[in-house]
Amino acid sequence: MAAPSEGPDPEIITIKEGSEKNVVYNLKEEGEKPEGSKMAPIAANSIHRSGSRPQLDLSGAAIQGNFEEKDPTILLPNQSDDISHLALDIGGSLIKLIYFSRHEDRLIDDKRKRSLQERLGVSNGIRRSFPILGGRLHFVKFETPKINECLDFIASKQLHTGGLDSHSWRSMIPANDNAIIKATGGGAYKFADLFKERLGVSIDKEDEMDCLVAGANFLLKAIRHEAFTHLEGQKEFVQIDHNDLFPYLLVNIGSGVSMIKVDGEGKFQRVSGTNVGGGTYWGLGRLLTKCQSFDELLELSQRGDNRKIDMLVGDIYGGMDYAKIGLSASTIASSFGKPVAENKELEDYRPEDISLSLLRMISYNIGQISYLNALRFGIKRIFFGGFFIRGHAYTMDTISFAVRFWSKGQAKAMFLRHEGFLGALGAFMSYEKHGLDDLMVHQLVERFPMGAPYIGGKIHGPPLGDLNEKISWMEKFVQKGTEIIAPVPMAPPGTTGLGGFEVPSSKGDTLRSDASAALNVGVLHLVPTLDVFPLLGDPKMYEPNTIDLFDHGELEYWFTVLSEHLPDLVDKAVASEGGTDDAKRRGDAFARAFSAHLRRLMEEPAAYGKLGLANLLELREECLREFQFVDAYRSIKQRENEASLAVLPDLLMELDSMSEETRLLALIEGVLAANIFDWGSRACVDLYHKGTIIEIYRMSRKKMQRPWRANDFDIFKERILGSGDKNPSPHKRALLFVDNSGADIVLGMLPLARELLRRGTEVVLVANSLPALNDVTAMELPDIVAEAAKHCDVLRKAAEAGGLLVDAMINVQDGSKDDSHSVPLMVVENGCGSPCIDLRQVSSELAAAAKDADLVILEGMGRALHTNFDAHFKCDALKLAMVKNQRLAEKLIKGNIYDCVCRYEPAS
Ligand SMILES: CC(C)(COP(=O)(O)O)[C@@H](O)C(=O)NCCC(=O)O
Ligand SMILES: [Mn+2]
Repeated sequence: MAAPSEGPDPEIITIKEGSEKNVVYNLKEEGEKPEGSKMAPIAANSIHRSGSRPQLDLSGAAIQGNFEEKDPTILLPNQSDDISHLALDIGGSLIKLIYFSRHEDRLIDDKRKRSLQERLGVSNGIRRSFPILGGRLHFVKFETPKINECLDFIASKQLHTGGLDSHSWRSMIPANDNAIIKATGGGAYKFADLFKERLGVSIDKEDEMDCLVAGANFLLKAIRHEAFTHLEGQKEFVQIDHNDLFPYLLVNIGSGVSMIKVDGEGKFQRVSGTNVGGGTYWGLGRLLTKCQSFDELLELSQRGDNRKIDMLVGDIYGGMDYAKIGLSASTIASSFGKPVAENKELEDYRPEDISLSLLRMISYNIGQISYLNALRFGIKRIFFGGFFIRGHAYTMDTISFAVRFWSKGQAKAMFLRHEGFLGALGAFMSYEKHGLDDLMVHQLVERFPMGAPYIGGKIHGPPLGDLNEKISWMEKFVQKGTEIIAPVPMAPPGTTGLGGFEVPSSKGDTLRSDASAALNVGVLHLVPTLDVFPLLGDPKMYEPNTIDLFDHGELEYWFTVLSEHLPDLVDKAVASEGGTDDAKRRGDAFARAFSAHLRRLMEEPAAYGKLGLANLLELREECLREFQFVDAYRSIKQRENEASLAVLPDLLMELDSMSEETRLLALIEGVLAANIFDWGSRACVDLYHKGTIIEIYRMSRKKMQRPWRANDFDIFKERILGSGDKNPSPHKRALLFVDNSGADIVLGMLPLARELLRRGTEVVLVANSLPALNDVTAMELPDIVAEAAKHCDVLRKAAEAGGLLVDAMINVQDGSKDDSHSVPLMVVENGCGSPCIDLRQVSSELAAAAKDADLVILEGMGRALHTNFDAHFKCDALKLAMVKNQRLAEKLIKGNIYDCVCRYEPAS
């Protein structure tokens, strides 16, 4: 294998255009390696998707020690290259650093997965546990004059030697004395010796332009909400079609400006530029205003009035428009033109006005030249990036205005959320072995951790290591608000318990890491085991969220709901961890972190990309996990499972005494009634104080008369039972997206599954991979099914056929074991840890199970209402939920709380 320092040779073609020489770089892709070559049997068909994937030499890979143990060591005897985990873009004012850390995924060898591997032909369980494939990309910024902070950061995290994961596969690889890290930007030259001296590493310099383009291509391909327009303060994310991305114009506004026509991967041409750029703004601005920093200058512009400096059309035409040629009185006729006619000195003008005038002059000029170049090459899309923009709303608006103005609305200026990291990303991708460019949009998940001080990419204080440091930082964060710049005290803080946090208010900017940055970048999780759900009608048109939180009223409402739920959630979370002091402290930190997120999003709903309710609900679960609350509702789930299993035999008997038709209706009513057990709904939790689980279930069951608000039951019934003489054939396979534990799964969904099985339909129960509220997980389901199977022969045989009861000791009560054939009952994980589901990113085992499915049943408010209410499928789909929120009931079905939805949509 090539040493990391040797990038692919650029094939340079020089073309002539006028008198100018332009260089076209055509970076050839590396030759593909033969599929599965040199692979250990254990990973043969799961890890090696294509030759340009991250390559470890896995030949001879073996689990050392006990396969069942928690963190088994994986030996890679033939792995020889070092794989660097770090790349830098060292610019004049900022250092942008990207580093990779691997997922702490465990090798979980559960019975369910093993039997699924055989049945569905997936090997998810084993695939997940391998290194490098699962990992995270972190984005961090430092100020270049404080380069020592950057070096300390790298040293403390050992990024130059491969990271600190103690149980990592890397610990098996000997440290490399000649470590090389990739870097781009002028600082890669300027600071090369410093890196060698301080860290003992050599810098492999990558061409800046190559890196910019590679970074931009990757982002536009891989991040869903990367590009956005910004007009009159309104940010709108733009969905980029990967097949229709090229050509585009990339305008990089650094000190100077480069305009690059990008025609494909590694295919680009610098077509123009201008020397009037970010350096001009900062340099001139500094001389004229005496500002001490770029950000200060930008800040000033926000309070400026450029009419005091600029000569406007109205100034020339006595306050009138020059209508004949379409110029309004407020159009700038001449930037900085006003002093020409005024007998004033520099001191007579306000620095704020000067800064704004300068900003407009430069932004308009760049916007205009960019548009003219786009016109020259017939390009419709222009993406702007570079340090000049920095997510600064006014700058983006000004550039957008110019592009719109000059193109008469024909061209659109677009901006990139990760604009500051294009170069660093490109440098990172130039490590041949990372193969990032091979990842698809559905395999990347962006998360916004809070217990770390580098939200938005900017470091405040030292890097945080363990959980204790995260908590300390959260404690300090709330005390000091925006002022977090000092090192974090590592001594145990004074506050413990639940008392300290406040319900967040809608004002404040405590999460603003960068005074001028309106956008945050999260940590990018690379999860190659995720797939698009194959039964989605049109994945390109699919939008999981039903409620768009860009509507401020909606955002405010859900913000309040989630804030009010917080104290109760913290109570449950702390209790689930034994109520220890440590748990209390973590609970407190979790509440602070989540509240801070909510505040940030209230202030800037687009800060983390396009925001829907599902994202907020997922953020809450992520935040809990970040503070190591593994399963806050564990004991509640157990208690409710037991209570429900105790009444299951009676329910099954009752159902079996009914006619087919009555039974089907009773089953659907049962699912809807049992969906009331939802610990995420305020109204439902209040109900639980009024009776036992079974009492509430019965009450809910009694009220469950039709008509429901959305009621397609009759069409569904016809499809299942037929009408007249018609006897429809059963569905081949049904995917049941199950929701809550307890009555919901035991008395609602399992009896429905049993009915389908009895009719000859294979059933796949699709459950969460990770806990979320009281939702049942795929890990918990086999035991629940085993318990239920004790009371039901149909479930027992199907579970055995589905490999769920392989080793279970079943004591069958309603019949002796016989050998008659049964369709299987299976369990798959959905790949999520949230009450909602985004079907663009599901587990590969679910995607495999979906291949033969012709019926999808989505259950619950999260999966069928908040998300997927409007989703269309290639197969028949049934959406069942009780609406446990008054506002949602009004909005979605013009009904009331506790109304039910039974939506049936035959295959489209
Ligand atoms: C979190 C939930 C989506 C879970 O509902 P489920 O999917 O379990 O039916 C739901 O409880 C919810 O939207 N709760 C917040 C609204 C409220 O408390 O009224
Ligand atoms: Mn739920």
